Amino acid sequence: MVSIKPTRGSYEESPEALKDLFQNPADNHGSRLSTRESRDALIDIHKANLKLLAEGNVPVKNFVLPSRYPPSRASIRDTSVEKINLQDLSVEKRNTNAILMVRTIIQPYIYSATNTVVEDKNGDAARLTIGNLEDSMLDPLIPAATIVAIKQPCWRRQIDGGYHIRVDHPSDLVILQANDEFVPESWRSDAELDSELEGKDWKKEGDMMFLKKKFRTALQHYDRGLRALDSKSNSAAKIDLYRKKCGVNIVLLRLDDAADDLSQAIVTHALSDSQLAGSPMSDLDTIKSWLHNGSTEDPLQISSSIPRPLKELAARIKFDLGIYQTSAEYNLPLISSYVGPLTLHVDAAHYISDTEVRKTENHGRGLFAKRDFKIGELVSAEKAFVLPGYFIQDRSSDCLIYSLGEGTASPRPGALLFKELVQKLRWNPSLRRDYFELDDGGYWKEYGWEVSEGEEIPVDVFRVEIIRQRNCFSVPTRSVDMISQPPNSNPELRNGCWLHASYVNHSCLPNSVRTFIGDIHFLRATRDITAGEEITHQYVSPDIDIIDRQERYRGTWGFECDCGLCKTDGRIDEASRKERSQKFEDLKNTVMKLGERGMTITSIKKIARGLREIEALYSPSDAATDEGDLYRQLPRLALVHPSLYLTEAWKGVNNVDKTIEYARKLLRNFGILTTTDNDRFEVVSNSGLINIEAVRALRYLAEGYTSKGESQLAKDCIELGKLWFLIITGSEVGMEEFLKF
Ligand SMILES: C[S@@+](CC[C@H](N)C(=O)[O-])C[C@H]1O[C@@H](n2cnc3c(N)ncnc32)[C@H](O)[C@@H]1O
Repeated sequence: MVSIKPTRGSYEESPEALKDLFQNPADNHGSRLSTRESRDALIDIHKANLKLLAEGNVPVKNFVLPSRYPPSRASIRDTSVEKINLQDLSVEKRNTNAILMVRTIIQPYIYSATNTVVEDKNGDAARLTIGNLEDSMLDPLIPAATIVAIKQPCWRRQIDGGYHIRVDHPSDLVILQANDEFVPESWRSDAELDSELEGKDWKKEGDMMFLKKKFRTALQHYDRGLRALDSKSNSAAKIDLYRKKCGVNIVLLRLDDAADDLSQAIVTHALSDSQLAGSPMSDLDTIKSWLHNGSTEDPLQISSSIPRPLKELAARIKFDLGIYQTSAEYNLPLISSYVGPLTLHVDAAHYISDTEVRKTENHGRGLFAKRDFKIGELVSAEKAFVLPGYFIQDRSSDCLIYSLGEGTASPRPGALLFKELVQKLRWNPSLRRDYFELDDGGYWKEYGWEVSEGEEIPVDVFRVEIIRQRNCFSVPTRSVDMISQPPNSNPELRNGCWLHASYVNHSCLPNSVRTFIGDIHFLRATRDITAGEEITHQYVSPDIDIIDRQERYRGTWGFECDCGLCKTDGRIDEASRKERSQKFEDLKNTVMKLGERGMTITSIKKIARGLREIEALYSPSDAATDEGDLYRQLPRLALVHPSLYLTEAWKGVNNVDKTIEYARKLLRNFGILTTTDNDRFEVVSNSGLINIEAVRALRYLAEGYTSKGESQLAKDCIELGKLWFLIITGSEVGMEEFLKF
């Protein structure tokens, strides 16, 4: 064994350097190691790193996923698995049929990953790195003297030339109790069973740990308390311990376990009550399926037959697992007033019953309307599967997630969502199927995996991350807050996961808009939708040029859009498209230059001339098909900014007629064609591009029509503005204020 000097900070390896390491196979790939760091050296290095951590001398957290490999699906108790020791491990070659049993010999280092030093039963030592756990120094998952089994172990290289064992899939690590018969005899201990403590003492110990936020330790103590209660113990003590365990499990996002604990508490209660004993309420499976059934209905009247604390826990678990309603009624002002940067989670039910997931012709699966929806109507409402609730101003939670195999890196919103997704999926097998059904870009198929009926779906962290990248949304605390953001302020948005909404495909000409109030996702129709029609929304607003646009869709989601706008843009020859972009850029520069000097009528007219030049480029006819104006009913994206600018410029110099003309042009450039025939302001064609600028245009129009004494037209604009405001912000909150002039 060689001894190497402790490397400062070697536990926080740079992802860039790791990438090089992972991309080039080791020279000694597949071989055993003849020399390794000594036990003393490993402990010294570990202590040096613990010291750095205590001093706060560490970089931003980096969660690193190496190249893809699947989690082991073997059970450590399978007779076919081979128990191996450290001397048997190979370099970067996983023995999928092997498990390594080791014991931690020091307190862990927990930051980007959990690091510790372990020994095997021969006394050989190694560094163990475990990624993707919800671990904390306050309440570590694997304190000193924990015995763990590691599935498919191998040596991985470190940047400083050493080797460690690295676990990426949490299910490849199994924490064992010291009295488990699977544990080598020399490590076994029955300390807990010999304990003199009684149930009530363990409860007290557990309560103490809970107060110190050592939740996992609290759970262990409550468990011990339950084991210490003998059959003669009164049911109140048992119910109390199950209730406490349930509460802690909810805090730890372990909802399946929480439901099991609560079921035990309810059954114990029923069995102790002569009127309930023998009723369905004393059946564990009945209670469990009631807690998991996603409905508020309670035909067995369970809620009204149990003590209040159990009833409250039942409501909490049901909400957290998801409740479904068939009504589209939500108290939006109330929900909106409750939500804030630190209160994202709303107790509301999902409304998804009027939409369904089906196969599309060529966009994989999609979401379809099961009934007609009028413009503005709620199409679906859904609570987040996961939305991390962190305080955006608090930079101490800064972190990144790197997928080295894919070459991607995502900042804090994505990194925190990934971590919480792994935690939720790991602890709740009942929730895995719905998440892993989501689009993973064919990754699952690549390995040819199939989960047989009844088999638990493994939590593959690479798959969790691919699904996150392809399906999750960037969200503000409330969509309405975005309208008051200064331009180009670019505030940090959270990243969240909504399962049903993940089936909505993109269109640049969508028929719905998504909004958020806290952790509720609302989808509203931006035009009338008929039963059977596919629901679409915009993943991001489309770039002006089709080449940029398609590149973005391809890069992030792996598709090319074939909506009406993309098809039309695709028919324009390259030279004309380039001219359009060039003229747009020229006009932008002119606006910037003129803006610096202050706006005059002459400069406004100059910009209006530039706009007309771009307009001319938007009226090509297609000689091949003998079609007239190709963009007749389509948005003209290169004209949006110039027409918005000119609307506001004319308004700034109090030219009412021009303000009205350009506000209508702005709507037209969004693909919204309007008429004032018959003295009514009406939309005659709507491509679905409803946004805050379109509402602003309506406000300018209302103001202009009012000053011209055309009150009916003004009234029509305000009514339409109210509807569009609701669509794009999700509620009426702030509407009056926004439309006031
Ligand atoms: C959030 S998922 C939408 C549901 C997905 N179609 C499915 O089958 O699960 C995003 C993926 O859907 C596909 N997709 C979405 N919009 C599309 C479009 N306009 N054209 C083609 N594929 C699209 C892409 O594969 C994309 O990565």
